Amino acid sequence: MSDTPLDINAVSPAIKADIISESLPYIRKFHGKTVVIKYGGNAMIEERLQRSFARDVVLLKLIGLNPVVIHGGGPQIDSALKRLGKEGNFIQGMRVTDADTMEVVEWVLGGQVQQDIVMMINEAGGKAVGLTGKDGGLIQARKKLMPNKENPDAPLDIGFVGDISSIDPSVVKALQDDQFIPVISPIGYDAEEGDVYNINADVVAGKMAEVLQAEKLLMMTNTPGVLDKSGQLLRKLSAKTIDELFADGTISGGMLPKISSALDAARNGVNSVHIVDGRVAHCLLLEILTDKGVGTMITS
Ligand SMILES: Nc1ncnc2c1ncn2[C@@H]1O[C@H](COP(=O)(O)OP(=O)(O)O)[C@@H](O)[C@H]1O
Ligand SMILES: CC(=O)N[C@@H](CCC(=O)OP(=O)(O)O)C(=O)O
Repeated sequence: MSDTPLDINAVSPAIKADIISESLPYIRKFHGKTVVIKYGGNAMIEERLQRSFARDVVLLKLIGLNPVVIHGGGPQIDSALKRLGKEGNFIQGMRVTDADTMEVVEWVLGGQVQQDIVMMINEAGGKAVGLTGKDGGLIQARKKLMPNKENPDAPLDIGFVGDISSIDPSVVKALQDDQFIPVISPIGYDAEEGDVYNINADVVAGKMAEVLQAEKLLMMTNTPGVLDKSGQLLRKLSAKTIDELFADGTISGGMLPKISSALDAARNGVNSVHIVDGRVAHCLLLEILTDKGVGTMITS
Protein backbone atom coordinates (compact mmCIF):
# COMPACT_ATOMS: atom_id res chain seq x y z
CA MET A 1 0.00 0.00 0.00
CA SER A 2 2.92 2.33 -0.63
CA ASP A 3 1.22 3.76 -3.73
CA THR A 4 0.16 7.40 -3.39
CA PRO A 5 -3.57 7.64 -4.21
CA LEU A 6 -4.13 9.20 -7.61
CA ASP A 7 -6.34 12.26 -7.97
CA ILE A 8 -8.50 10.90 -10.77
CA ASN A 9 -9.77 14.41 -11.63
CA ALA A 10 -6.21 15.44 -12.45
CA VAL A 11 -5.80 12.65 -15.05
CA SER A 12 -6.33 13.67 -18.67
CA PRO A 13 -9.21 12.01 -20.58
CA ALA A 14 -6.69 10.44 -23.02
CA ILE A 15 -4.84 8.72 -20.17
CA LYS A 16 -8.15 7.58 -18.63
CA ALA A 17 -9.11 6.06 -22.00
CA ASP A 18 -5.70 4.32 -22.18
CA ILE A 19 -6.22 2.83 -18.73
CA ILE A 20 -9.68 1.55 -19.66
CA SER A 21 -8.34 0.12 -22.92
CA GLU A 22 -5.63 -1.79 -21.02
CA SER A 23 -8.30 -4.00 -19.49
CA LEU A 24 -9.42 -5.38 -22.89
CA PRO A 25 -7.25 -8.55 -22.88
CA TYR A 26 -8.50 -9.41 -19.40
CA ILE A 27 -12.13 -8.83 -20.33
CA ARG A 28 -11.71 -11.15 -23.32
CA LYS A 29 -9.92 -13.78 -21.24
CA PHE A 30 -12.44 -13.84 -18.43
CA HIS A 31 -15.66 -13.26 -20.37
CA GLY A 32 -18.27 -15.83 -19.29
CA LYS A 33 -16.06 -17.09 -16.42
CA THR A 34 -17.13 -17.36 -12.79
CA VAL A 35 -15.30 -15.38 -10.13
CA VAL A 36 -16.03 -16.25 -6.50
CA ILE A 37 -15.47 -13.29 -4.19
CA LYS A 38 -15.17 -13.81 -0.44
CA TYR A 39 -16.14 -10.51 1.17
CA GLY A 40 -14.81 -10.71 4.72
CA GLY A 41 -16.46 -8.93 7.62
CA ASN A 42 -13.22 -7.05 8.26
CA ALA A 43 -13.20 -5.71 4.69
CA MET A 44 -16.71 -4.25 4.94
CA ILE A 45 -16.34 -1.80 7.78
CA GLU A 46 -15.99 1.45 5.80
CA GLU A 47 -18.91 2.73 3.73
CA ARG A 48 -16.65 4.24 1.02
CA LEU A 49 -15.04 0.82 0.47
CA GLN A 50 -18.40 -0.96 0.55
CA ARG A 51 -19.60 1.27 -2.26
CA SER A 52 -16.44 0.72 -4.31
CA PHE A 53 -16.86 -3.06 -3.76
CA ALA A 54 -20.48 -2.91 -4.96
CA ARG A 55 -19.56 -0.89 -8.07
CA ASP A 56 -16.74 -3.30 -8.94
CA VAL A 57 -19.03 -6.32 -8.65
CA VAL A 58 -21.62 -4.67 -10.92
CA LEU A 59 -18.96 -3.65 -13.43
CA LEU A 60 -17.59 -7.22 -13.54
CA LYS A 61 -21.09 -8.54 -14.22
CA LEU A 62 -21.74 -5.97 -16.96
CA ILE A 63 -18.51 -6.80 -18.80
CA GLY A 64 -19.52 -10.45 -18.91
CA LEU A 65 -17.96 -12.14 -15.87
CA ASN A 66 -20.09 -14.06 -13.37
CA PRO A 67 -19.36 -12.81 -9.86
CA VAL A 68 -20.64 -14.89 -6.94
CA VAL A 69 -20.27 -13.22 -3.53
CA ILE A 70 -19.79 -15.19 -0.32
CA HIS A 71 -19.87 -12.84 2.61
CA GLY A 72 -18.55 -13.10 6.16
CA GLY A 73 -19.47 -10.95 9.12
CA GLY A 74 -17.34 -12.11 12.06
CA PRO A 75 -16.85 -8.61 13.58
CA GLN A 76 -20.56 -7.83 13.06
CA ILE A 77 -21.53 -11.04 14.92
CA ASP A 78 -19.10 -10.07 17.71
CA SER A 79 -20.80 -6.65 18.08
CA ALA A 80 -24.26 -8.23 18.24
CA LEU A 81 -23.08 -10.74 20.85
CA LYS A 82 -21.52 -7.93 22.88
CA ARG A 83 -24.81 -6.04 22.92
CA LEU A 84 -26.35 -9.19 24.41
CA GLY A 85 -23.57 -9.42 27.01
CA LYS A 86 -21.86 -12.39 25.33
CA GLU A 87 -18.21 -12.72 24.35
CA GLY A 88 -17.08 -14.23 21.01
CA ASN A 89 -14.77 -17.22 21.47
CA PHE A 90 -12.70 -18.86 18.71
CA ILE A 91 -10.78 -22.12 18.44
CA GLN A 92 -8.39 -22.48 15.47
CA GLY A 93 -10.20 -19.61 13.71
CA MET A 94 -13.70 -21.12 14.21
CA ARG A 95 -16.35 -19.51 16.42
CA VAL A 96 -17.56 -21.64 19.32
CA THR A 97 -21.28 -21.61 18.55
CA ASP A 98 -23.82 -22.60 21.20
CA ALA A 99 -27.56 -22.54 20.42
CA ASP A 100 -27.99 -18.88 21.45
CA THR A 101 -24.94 -17.83 19.42
CA MET A 102 -26.29 -19.73 16.41
CA GLU A 103 -29.47 -17.68 16.59
CA VAL A 104 -27.42 -14.47 16.58
CA VAL A 105 -25.26 -15.75 13.69
CA GLU A 106 -28.33 -16.44 11.54
CA TRP A 107 -29.89 -13.16 12.47
CA VAL A 108 -26.75 -11.09 11.68
CA LEU A 109 -25.45 -12.92 8.58
CA GLY A 110 -28.77 -13.76 6.95
CA GLY A 111 -30.22 -10.38 7.99
CA GLN A 112 -28.47 -7.03 8.22
CA VAL A 113 -25.08 -7.96 6.75
CA GLN A 114 -26.49 -9.72 3.71
CA GLN A 115 -29.20 -7.15 3.07
CA ASP A 116 -26.71 -4.25 3.21
CA ILE A 117 -24.57 -5.92 0.54
CA VAL A 118 -27.58 -6.74 -1.63
CA MET A 119 -28.84 -3.18 -1.36
CA MET A 120 -25.49 -1.60 -2.22
CA ILE A 121 -25.05 -3.81 -5.29
CA ASN A 122 -28.58 -2.98 -6.41
CA GLU A 123 -28.01 0.74 -5.83
CA ALA A 124 -24.91 0.46 -8.05
CA GLY A 125 -27.10 -0.91 -10.85
CA GLY A 126 -26.81 -4.68 -10.34
CA LYS A 127 -29.44 -7.30 -9.54
CA ALA A 128 -28.24 -9.00 -6.37
CA VAL A 129 -30.14 -11.80 -4.63
CA GLY A 130 -29.38 -12.90 -1.08
CA LEU A 131 -29.24 -16.61 -0.26
CA THR A 132 -28.25 -18.71 2.71
CA GLY A 133 -27.10 -22.30 2.36
CA LYS A 134 -30.68 -23.33 3.19
CA ASP A 135 -32.08 -21.78 -0.01
CA GLY A 136 -32.56 -24.22 -2.85
CA GLY A 137 -30.69 -26.90 -0.88
CA LEU A 138 -27.47 -24.98 -1.60
CA ILE A 139 -25.23 -26.05 1.31
CA GLN A 140 -25.67 -29.34 3.17
CA ALA A 141 -23.65 -29.51 6.37
CA ARG A 142 -22.90 -31.74 9.30
CA LYS A 143 -21.40 -31.08 12.70
CA LYS A 144 -17.72 -30.25 12.65
CA LEU A 145 -15.36 -31.78 15.18
CA MET A 146 -12.08 -29.92 15.67
CA PRO A 147 -8.74 -31.72 15.94
CA ASN A 148 -7.47 -31.90 19.52
CA LYS A 149 -3.66 -31.67 19.62
CA GLU A 150 -3.46 -32.75 23.26
CA ASN A 151 -5.67 -35.78 22.81
CA PRO A 152 -6.15 -36.76 19.15
CA ASP A 153 -8.72 -39.42 20.14
CA ALA A 154 -11.04 -36.82 21.67
CA PRO A 155 -11.89 -34.20 19.01
CA LEU A 156 -13.32 -30.91 20.26
CA ASP A 157 -17.04 -30.18 20.02
CA ILE A 158 -17.54 -26.46 19.37
CA GLY A 159 -21.32 -26.53 18.99
CA PHE A 160 -23.26 -25.64 15.85
CA VAL A 161 -20.25 -25.27 13.58
CA GLY A 162 -20.59 -27.14 10.33
CA ASP A 163 -18.45 -28.94 7.82
CA ILE A 164 -19.80 -28.84 4.28
CA SER A 165 -21.07 -32.26 3.22
CA SER A 166 -22.22 -31.15 -0.21
CA ILE A 167 -23.10 -28.13 -2.33
CA ASP A 168 -25.90 -28.16 -4.90
CA PRO A 169 -25.09 -25.15 -7.09
CA SER A 170 -28.25 -25.30 -9.22
CA VAL A 171 -29.85 -22.23 -7.58
CA VAL A 172 -26.63 -20.23 -8.11
CA LYS A 173 -26.41 -21.26 -11.76
CA ALA A 174 -30.08 -20.41 -12.36
CA LEU A 175 -29.54 -16.94 -10.89
CA GLN A 176 -26.37 -16.41 -12.91
CA ASP A 177 -28.16 -17.39 -16.11
CA ASP A 178 -30.79 -14.75 -15.39
CA GLN A 179 -28.13 -12.06 -14.84
CA PHE A 180 -28.56 -11.96 -11.06
CA ILE A 181 -25.60 -11.70 -8.68
CA PRO A 182 -25.85 -14.28 -5.86
CA VAL A 183 -24.84 -13.03 -2.39
CA ILE A 184 -24.47 -16.04 -0.10
CA SER A 185 -24.35 -16.27 3.72
CA PRO A 186 -22.20 -19.08 5.15
CA ILE A 187 -25.02 -20.98 6.81
CA GLY A 188 -25.61 -24.66 6.10
CA TYR A 189 -28.20 -27.17 7.16
CA ASP A 190 -28.49 -30.87 7.81
CA ALA A 191 -31.68 -32.03 6.12
CA GLU A 192 -31.76 -35.33 8.04
CA GLU A 193 -31.23 -33.89 11.54
CA GLY A 194 -32.94 -30.54 10.83
CA ASP A 195 -29.99 -28.64 12.33
CA VAL A 196 -28.65 -25.33 11.05
CA TYR A 197 -24.88 -24.73 11.12
CA ASN A 198 -22.50 -21.80 11.24
CA ILE A 199 -19.76 -22.32 8.66
CA ASN A 200 -16.65 -20.23 8.29
CA ALA A 201 -17.15 -18.02 5.22
CA ASP A 202 -13.67 -18.79 3.84
CA VAL A 203 -14.52 -22.49 3.85
CA VAL A 204 -17.78 -21.83 1.97
CA ALA A 205 -16.01 -19.58 -0.56
CA GLY A 206 -13.30 -22.17 -1.26
CA LYS A 207 -15.75 -25.02 -1.71
CA MET A 208 -18.15 -22.91 -3.80
CA ALA A 209 -15.30 -21.90 -6.12
CA GLU A 210 -14.37 -25.56 -6.46
CA VAL A 211 -17.92 -26.77 -7.16
CA LEU A 212 -18.54 -23.97 -9.69
CA GLN A 213 -15.08 -24.61 -11.21
CA ALA A 214 -14.50 -20.88 -10.92
CA GLU A 215 -11.74 -19.17 -12.87
CA LYS A 216 -10.78 -17.17 -9.80
CA LEU A 217 -11.27 -17.10 -6.06
CA LEU A 218 -10.58 -13.73 -4.45
CA MET A 219 -10.63 -13.48 -0.67
CA MET A 220 -10.93 -9.88 0.50
CA THR A 221 -9.64 -9.22 3.99
CA ASN A 222 -8.00 -6.52 6.12
CA THR A 223 -4.30 -7.21 5.58
CA PRO A 224 -2.09 -6.58 2.54
CA GLY A 225 -2.15 -10.38 2.09
CA VAL A 226 -0.30 -13.12 3.94
CA LEU A 227 2.62 -11.71 5.92
CA ASP A 228 5.83 -13.48 6.91
CA LYS A 229 7.33 -13.46 10.42
CA SER A 230 8.79 -9.99 9.93
CA GLY A 231 5.53 -8.57 8.58
CA GLN A 232 6.58 -8.54 4.91
CA LEU A 233 3.98 -9.37 2.26
CA LEU A 234 4.38 -12.78 0.64
CA ARG A 235 3.32 -12.32 -2.98
CA LYS A 236 3.18 -16.05 -3.77
CA LEU A 237 2.62 -19.01 -1.45
CA SER A 238 2.89 -22.68 -2.31
CA ALA A 239 1.77 -25.71 -0.30
CA LYS A 240 5.27 -26.35 1.05
CA THR A 241 5.75 -22.82 2.40
CA ILE A 242 2.24 -22.87 3.86
CA ASP A 243 3.11 -26.01 5.86
CA GLU A 244 6.18 -24.23 7.26
CA LEU A 245 4.21 -21.08 8.15
CA PHE A 246 1.54 -23.19 9.91
CA ALA A 247 4.20 -25.12 11.83
CA ASP A 248 6.10 -22.06 13.09
CA GLY A 249 2.93 -20.16 14.05
CA THR A 250 3.30 -17.34 11.47
CA ILE A 251 -0.25 -18.06 10.30
CA SER A 252 -2.84 -17.90 13.06
CA GLY A 253 -6.46 -17.06 13.92
CA GLY A 254 -8.78 -16.23 11.00
CA MET A 255 -5.91 -16.70 8.52
CA LEU A 256 -5.86 -20.48 9.26
CA PRO A 257 -9.19 -21.41 7.61
CA LYS A 258 -8.55 -18.81 4.89
CA ILE A 259 -5.26 -20.36 3.75
CA SER A 260 -6.48 -23.96 4.08
CA SER A 261 -9.56 -23.16 1.98
CA ALA A 262 -7.52 -21.21 -0.56
CA LEU A 263 -5.09 -24.11 -0.94
CA ASP A 264 -7.89 -26.69 -1.30
CA ALA A 265 -9.46 -24.57 -4.05
CA ALA A 266 -6.12 -24.20 -5.88
CA ARG A 267 -5.61 -27.97 -5.67
CA ASN A 268 -9.08 -28.73 -6.94
CA GLY A 269 -9.34 -26.88 -10.22
CA VAL A 270 -9.72 -23.18 -9.41
CA ASN A 271 -7.27 -21.48 -11.78
CA SER A 272 -6.12 -18.62 -9.61
CA VAL A 273 -6.60 -18.01 -5.92
CA HIS A 274 -5.70 -14.73 -4.20
CA ILE A 275 -5.94 -13.24 -0.75
CA VAL A 276 -6.38 -9.52 -1.39
CA ASP A 277 -6.44 -6.32 0.63
CA GLY A 278 -10.07 -5.23 0.88
CA ARG A 279 -8.95 -1.88 2.30
CA VAL A 280 -7.60 -0.91 -1.12
CA ALA A 281 -10.39 0.72 -3.15
CA HIS A 282 -11.20 -1.25 -6.33
CA CYS A 283 -8.97 -4.15 -5.29
CA LEU A 284 -11.21 -6.47 -7.36
CA LEU A 285 -10.62 -4.50 -10.56
CA LEU A 286 -6.91 -4.26 -9.85
CA GLU A 287 -6.64 -8.01 -9.37
CA ILE A 288 -8.83 -9.07 -12.28
CA LEU A 289 -8.37 -6.41 -14.95
CA THR A 290 -4.78 -5.22 -14.55
CA ASP A 291 -1.28 -6.70 -14.22
CA LYS A 292 -1.02 -5.27 -10.74
CA GLY A 293 -1.75 -7.81 -8.03
CA VAL A 294 -2.83 -6.59 -4.61
CA GLY A 295 -2.11 -9.47 -2.28
CA THR A 296 -0.93 -13.07 -2.06
CA MET A 297 -1.44 -15.70 -4.73
CA ILE A 298 -1.86 -19.25 -3.43
CA THR A 299 -0.62 -22.10 -5.61
CA SER A 300 -0.90 -25.85 -5.04
N1 LIG B 1 0.55 -14.49 8.60
C1 LIG B 1 -0.51 -13.68 8.61
N2 LIG B 1 -0.63 -12.73 7.65
C2 LIG B 1 -1.69 -11.87 7.64
N3 LIG B 1 -2.70 -11.92 8.55
C3 LIG B 1 -2.66 -12.85 9.52
C4 LIG B 1 -1.57 -13.78 9.58
N4 LIG B 1 -1.80 -14.62 10.63
C5 LIG B 1 -2.94 -14.21 11.22
N5 LIG B 1 -3.48 -13.17 10.55
C6 LIG B 1 -4.74 -12.51 10.94
O1 LIG B 1 -5.79 -12.93 10.09
C7 LIG B 1 -6.71 -11.83 9.97
C8 LIG B 1 -7.62 -12.05 8.76
O2 LIG B 1 -8.55 -13.09 9.04
P1 LIG B 1 -10.03 -12.75 9.58
O3 LIG B 1 -9.91 -11.91 10.83
O4 LIG B 1 -10.78 -14.01 9.69
O5 LIG B 1 -10.57 -11.80 8.44
P2 LIG B 1 -11.86 -11.84 7.52
O6 LIG B 1 -12.99 -11.29 8.35
O7 LIG B 1 -11.49 -10.94 6.40
O8 LIG B 1 -12.07 -13.26 7.08
C9 LIG B 1 -5.80 -10.64 9.87
O9 LIG B 1 -6.44 -9.43 10.21
C10 LIG B 1 -4.67 -10.98 10.85
O10 LIG B 1 -4.96 -10.46 12.12
C1 LIG C 1 -17.56 -21.07 12.23
C2 LIG C 1 -17.23 -19.63 12.07
O1 LIG C 1 -16.21 -19.19 12.55
N1 LIG C 1 -18.10 -18.88 11.37
C3 LIG C 1 -17.92 -17.47 11.15
C4 LIG C 1 -18.89 -17.05 10.04
C5 LIG C 1 -18.67 -15.62 9.59
C6 LIG C 1 -17.30 -15.43 8.96
O2 LIG C 1 -16.60 -16.35 8.56
O3 LIG C 1 -16.95 -14.11 8.87
P1 LIG C 1 -15.54 -13.47 8.43
O4 LIG C 1 -15.27 -13.93 7.05
O5 LIG C 1 -15.80 -12.02 8.51
O6 LIG C 1 -14.49 -13.94 9.40
C7 LIG C 1 -18.23 -16.67 12.43
O7 LIG C 1 -19.12 -17.05 13.18
O8 LIG C 1 -17.56 -15.63 12.64
